Amino acid sequence: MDEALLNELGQRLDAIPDPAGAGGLVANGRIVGLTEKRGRIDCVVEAPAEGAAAFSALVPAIKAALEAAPGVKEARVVLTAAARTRPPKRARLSEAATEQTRRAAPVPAARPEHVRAVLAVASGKGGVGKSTVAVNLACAFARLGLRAGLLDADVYGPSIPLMLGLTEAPEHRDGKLIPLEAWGVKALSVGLLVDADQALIWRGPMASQALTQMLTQGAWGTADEPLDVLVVDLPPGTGDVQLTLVQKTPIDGAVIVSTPQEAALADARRAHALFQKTGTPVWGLVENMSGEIFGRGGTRAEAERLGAAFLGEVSLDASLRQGGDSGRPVVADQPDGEAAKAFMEMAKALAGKLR
Ligand SMILES: Nc1ncnc2c1ncn2[C@@H]1O[C@H](COP(=O)(O)OP(=O)(O)OP(=O)(O)O)[C@@H](O)[C@H]1O
Repeated sequence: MDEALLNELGQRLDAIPDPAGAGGLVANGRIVGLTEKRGRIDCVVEAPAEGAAAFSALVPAIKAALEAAPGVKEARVVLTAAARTRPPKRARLSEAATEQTRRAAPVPAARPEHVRAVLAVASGKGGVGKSTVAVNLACAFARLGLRAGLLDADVYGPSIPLMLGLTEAPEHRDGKLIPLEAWGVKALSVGLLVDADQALIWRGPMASQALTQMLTQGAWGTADEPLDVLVVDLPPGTGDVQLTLVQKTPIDGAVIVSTPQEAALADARRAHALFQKTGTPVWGLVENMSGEIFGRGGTRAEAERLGAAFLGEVSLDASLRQGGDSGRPVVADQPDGEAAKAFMEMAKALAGKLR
């Protein structure tokens, strides 16, 4: 965003008194996201857990203040709730803040409304193709005739918008975020709410709040037409962020993605241990990028060792990368290919677990 506009918006926001304490919204660290695209502003406000109602009432005033700035056509204000223990203001992303959040007893998030089952896709290691698997599984569920959704919780590198070819920010209507739709799948991503460069500010304690908001405020289904399955693309890794997300999300089952190399398998074991620790059923392991370069079969053997189901393997195949980069998931775009067939088999096996 242009610096003059940023200053202008900052001043306007800071002129609004913080309902939960002395000072303005900016000075008190309540504004956690602010982006501009073609005259449209997206503003993310974080309310303390105890004072959410007062902040809710403030949303129209914040919107009006932003829309009164020169050059602004429209402003959207998204409210998120802070964790019960609020990290110190100036050290939000510090280790101290992370530690404090970790120690605070996790508050299980309410189940998302009108969603029958939540399926998390996880990986211990980054770059193993977790998002590719999440996107294609969601498309495969849709092809099976299920109402499927996809929630991109990978706050470190939200890639779902690129992989589904989505660019528009979701609309915010009647306090709900309206998921976008692509390839028969309803989708929401942190990447659609904040600019790529700014996604970094969601790290750590804030990651779980962004996820909670998309889960609970997303208009995923209706009483008449509930979503059958919501696939959640978790951030890679097995650290505090992932632990908090898993504890705070009502996950019905998890799928762990690994490549056949030992380093990735060791991380897959850690991911499995994390789910065991939180009592989350692991519905199976998936081997991605199988083939001559990385080998084949390591994940199946690991699944056997762990006593978990093995769901199938997807070969290292350029069409998957091309499909991902161009927003055309192979399951929808190249349904007769080997990779699409593998994902369809996995989705069929998983569909049996859905309530
Ligand atoms: N089987 C495959 N064959 C070829 N390329 C693949 C395959 N699976 C994934 N890729 C490509 O590898 C890259 C990483 O995949 P992806 O983003 O799905 O991984 P990730 O585990 O979600 O990564 P991150 O850790 O960044 O979240 C992408 O460019 C993707 O298109």
